[in-house]
Amino acid sequence: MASPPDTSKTAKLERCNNYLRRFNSAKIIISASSRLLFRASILATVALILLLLLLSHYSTAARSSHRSLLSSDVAYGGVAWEREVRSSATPRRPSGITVLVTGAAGFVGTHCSLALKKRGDGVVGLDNFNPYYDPSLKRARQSLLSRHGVLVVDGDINDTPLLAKLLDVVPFSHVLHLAAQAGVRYAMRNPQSYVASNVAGLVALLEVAAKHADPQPAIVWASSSSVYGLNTATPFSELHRTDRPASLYAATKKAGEAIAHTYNHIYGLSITGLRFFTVYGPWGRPDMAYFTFTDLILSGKPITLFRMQDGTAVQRDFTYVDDVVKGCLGALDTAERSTGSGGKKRGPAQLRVYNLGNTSPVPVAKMVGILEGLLGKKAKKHVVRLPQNGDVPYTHANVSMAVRELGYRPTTDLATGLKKFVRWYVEYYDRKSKKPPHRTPK
Ligand SMILES: O=C(O)[C@H]1O[C@H](OP(=O)(O)OP(=O)(O)OC[C@H]2O[C@@H](n3ccc(=O)[nH]c3=O)[C@H](O)[C@@H]2O)[C@H](O)[C@@H](O)[C@@H]1O
Repeated sequence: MASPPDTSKTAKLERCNNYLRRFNSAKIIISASSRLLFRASILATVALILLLLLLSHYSTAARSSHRSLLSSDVAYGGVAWEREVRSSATPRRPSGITVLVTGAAGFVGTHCSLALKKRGDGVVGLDNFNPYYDPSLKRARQSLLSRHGVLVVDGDINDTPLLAKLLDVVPFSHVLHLAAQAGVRYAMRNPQSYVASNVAGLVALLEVAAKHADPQPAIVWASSSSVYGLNTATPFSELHRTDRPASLYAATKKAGEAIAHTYNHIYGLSITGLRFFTVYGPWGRPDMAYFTFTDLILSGKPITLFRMQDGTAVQRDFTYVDDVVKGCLGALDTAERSTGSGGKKRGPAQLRVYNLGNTSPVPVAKMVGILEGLLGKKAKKHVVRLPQNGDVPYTHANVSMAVRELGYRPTTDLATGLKKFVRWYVEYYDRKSKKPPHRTPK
């Protein structure tokens, strides 16, 4: 019988081959996974480098955009500068107040600064002269104020060292805070500018006022009728809800009112918010409809008139600037002192909010009719449906609270106010031989 074949060697060989195969396939897996690992780590490193580059780019951009908002490049300080600031801030009547007016080269800021100075109060202005609309108009307002002894410092409300310096040099009794990014529809094009001025800027100011200033000044600041948003109860009362803003602009003003509450609650700052209703008049804002329409009518160009979908007219409670100024001064005069110092509240402080409107809404088309009469020229009207741009169809102020508590009493109807505006417009642009202002903000 043949002996069975000796398979022990073959078996060993096979075991060895199997082992080698497993070893090789493991090696393949290992080398494949290490290649993968290697590639992944390269990718991760590249991603990290890109991320770092991106972050550094953004932080540089953020720093430079922040810098561009600030006035750090503008020189301030020094004996001569402080003397100028003190002189502008010195009241000329015995019981005069000393007011820091932010946004002093703005429309309402100029009128308020002049009115305060004329009655003998001390006023120092602050303005960043940003290019939202023609800065040469702001410079012209600054010159006007300068002729009346009001210094307007070039600077931004986000520049806290500058704010602190101003409050060190002068123990302001009041701050009239009017610096803001205004305009309802522009908020869709440049939302960040609203956050920078109306939220960050307000916080910067309140921080310095609450923690640095001694004594803490009383704050009066500009909110807006736009906070009523989608509210349908009319006329708009301070007791109505304001939690449905229709534009980012309105939302930042509403945020401002909430922020004011916080600083009043924590630090004892006396704060009064004023809800302005479509303020117009001489030295006005070229981005507003009455101003733009005047410009377009005179140059024979068409104006766009918004109408509601159902054909009803869009209406505004147009309020003449002199009436609003009286409301602002009334708010300053009735403002109680802040109670805190050095960031510590010493007791409850005043917190108020008032409507400053005219109480008689006018259809925008009627406003155009008045302008046509005053300019002696017909408008080329392009009527379109009110776009979804943050506009509200109607505003109407109930001012009974301001009447009662501030002595506010609007007396100027739209025809009278527009007449004064047109007189100023014609004289200003004729005298300066200037081109009419740009039609839309940059
Ligand atoms: O009351 C307020 O709180 C606000 O008033 C104005 O906002 P607005 O009432 O929209 O003023 P304009 O931009 O002058 O518009 C006036 C009216 O004209 C209408 N309009 C505007 C522009 C246009 O091309 N066509 C047009 O029909 C608007 O819909 C609005 O009803 C100011 O621009 C805001 O800064 C301010 O806060």
